[in-house]
Amino acid sequence: MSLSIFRHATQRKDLTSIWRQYTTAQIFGNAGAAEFVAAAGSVDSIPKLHGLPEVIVTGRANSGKSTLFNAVLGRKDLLHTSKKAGRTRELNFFRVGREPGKLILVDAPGYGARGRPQWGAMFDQYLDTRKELRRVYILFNAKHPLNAFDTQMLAHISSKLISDRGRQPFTLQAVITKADSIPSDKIPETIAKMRKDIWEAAPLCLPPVITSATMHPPLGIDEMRKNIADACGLLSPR
Ligand SMILES: Nc1nc2c(ncn2[C@@H]2O[C@H](COP(=O)(O)OP(=O)(O)OP(=O)(O)O)[C@@H](O)[C@H]2O)c(=O)[nH]1
Ligand SMILES: [Mg+2]
Repeated sequence: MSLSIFRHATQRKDLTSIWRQYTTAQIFGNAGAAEFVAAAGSVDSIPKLHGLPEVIVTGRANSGKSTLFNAVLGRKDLLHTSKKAGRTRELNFFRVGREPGKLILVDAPGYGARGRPQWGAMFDQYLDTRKELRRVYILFNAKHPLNAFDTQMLAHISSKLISDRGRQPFTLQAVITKADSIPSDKIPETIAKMRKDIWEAAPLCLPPVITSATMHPPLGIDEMRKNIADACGLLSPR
C-alpha cells in the first residue's frame, strides 16, 4: 500500500475528531433534551444502542449516584432517587443531548449490604462486554469511610482496567459525594484519608472529584461535566 493512502487516512481521522468536539455547555446545556432510553434488569437484557460513548456510575447503595447524574444533567428527578438505600435496581441508560445524542450516562444499582448478587453479575457483564464504555465513576459518601465492599470493588474494577493485550478499555474515576454533610473544618482531613485509601486499593483510579449536589450552587458538578465529556473524547481543546 502506498504511503499516500496512509496519509489520506490520517487526515480523514483528524477531521472526524474535529467535527465531534464540543464545549460542556453544548453537551449539557440543554437539560430538557436528556432522555431515558433503556433499562436492563438482567445480564441478557443489556441494550444495544447506537455506539455513543458511555460512562457508568457505581458505589454503595445510597452514595448519591442517581442524584449526581441528575445534577450533571441539570434535572431534578429524571433519575429516581430515595432516602432509602436500594432505589436503583436496574442499569438505566440516559441519552445526553437531542437525538442522535452525544453520550450515554448509565445509572446502576448500588453494591454492599443492600446490593444483590444478580446486580453484581449484570454490572460485571456490562464492564466485560461494553465496547462503548469510556469511564467508570465510583462514588464514596464523604460521611462514611471506605469499607471492605469499597476496597473490594476498587480492586475488582482495577483488575479490568488493563486488558490481556495491554490496552486500557476504560478508565476509573473516584468521586466523593455529599461533601456538605461533613463540618467544613473536617473536610481536608476527611478527603485526604479517603484519597489515600482509594489510592492504596486502586493506584490506577483517578483522584477524586469532590461534589455536593445539594449545596447552592452545587459543588463539583461543572467539573464532573467536563470530566465526563473529556472521558468520552468530546471536549474541544479550548
Ligand atoms: N446532603 C446530601 N445528600 C445527598 C447528596 N446527594 C444525594 N443525597 C441524598 O442521598 C440519598 C440517596 O441518593 P440517591 O441518589 O438515591 O443514591 P443512590 O446511590 O442512587 O442510591 P441507590 O440507587 O439506592 O443505590 C437521597 O436522600 C439524596 O437526596 C448530596 O450531595 N448531599
Ligand atoms: Mg440510585
